[in-house]
Amino acid sequence: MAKSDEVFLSGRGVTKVYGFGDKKTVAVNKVDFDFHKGEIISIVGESGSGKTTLAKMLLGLHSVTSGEIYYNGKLRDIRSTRKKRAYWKGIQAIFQDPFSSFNVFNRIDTLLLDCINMRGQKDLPYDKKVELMTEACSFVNLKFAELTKKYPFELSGGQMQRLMIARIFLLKPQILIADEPTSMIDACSRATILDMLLKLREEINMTIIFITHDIGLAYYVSDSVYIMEHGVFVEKGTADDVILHPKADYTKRLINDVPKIYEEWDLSTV
Ligand SMILES: Nc1ncnc2c1ncn2[C@@H]1O[C@H](COP(=O)(O)OP(=O)(O)OP(=O)(O)O)[C@@H](O)[C@H]1O
Repeated sequence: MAKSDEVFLSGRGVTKVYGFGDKKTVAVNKVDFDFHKGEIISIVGESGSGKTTLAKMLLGLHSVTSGEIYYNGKLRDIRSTRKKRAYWKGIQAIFQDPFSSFNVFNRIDTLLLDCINMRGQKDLPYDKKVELMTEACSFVNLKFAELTKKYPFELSGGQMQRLMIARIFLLKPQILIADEPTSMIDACSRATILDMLLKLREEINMTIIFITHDIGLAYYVSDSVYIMEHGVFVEKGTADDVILHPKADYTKRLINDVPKIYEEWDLSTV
């Protein structure tokens, strides 16, 4: 399965302003986007360009100052807690630091059981729940039986991020926002995590929105790329168009800043 023509999440004039007067920051400035079902989109930009702010608005964790977000063909409405909960059944996230997203005093099995309950399967017999948790863990090459009584702090960063993917496997959201999910782990675990996310997209035809400063990574994983600078999209298109034939100066600079292994590095300018 892959990208379809069906637009699943879109935005028109989406803007976020923090603060007032002298302290005002326009973090995201009138952006338009169309994300399709099953598509992998990367939002690429340097630190402070507004990527995380946009991700938080998409997740409904930050309010939108102006503009509209459409979900599944309708204007998104998350004004009540009930509506917000229903929205979160369809959209989930994994973040840079997997340890920051969870109560570290909850055991691993509690963390996974919560996902089964959120899926509306609270009344399943416990052995059936164990079967589901075991399947989710083996999807990410973890052994549920060895993890079940452990706490998050007893896991490595890479294992914890894999567990986050097991969570997504259980929740089966239609959209996943992955905000720099591999930036805190080593290169080898990074490739494994990326491949698991790609496998998950195949499995459940999920839309994945990747937030990253790494344009090389964006090229590796994405169907579409949106380049963000100072809160606006300076360029967007297919990964091939944007990265092989960049038009905006900012995109060209991001590409040129990627160190090439066969070139001598000029450290005098660093
Ligand atoms: N809660 C906040 N209150 C005020 N300003 C904020 C807040 N969060 C972000 N900003 C500002 O909004 C701008 C965009 O920040 P944002 O975190 O969205 O960028 P980013 O591209 O995700 O950066 P990074 O890659 O470093 O996470 C920055 O100028 C930042 O200082």
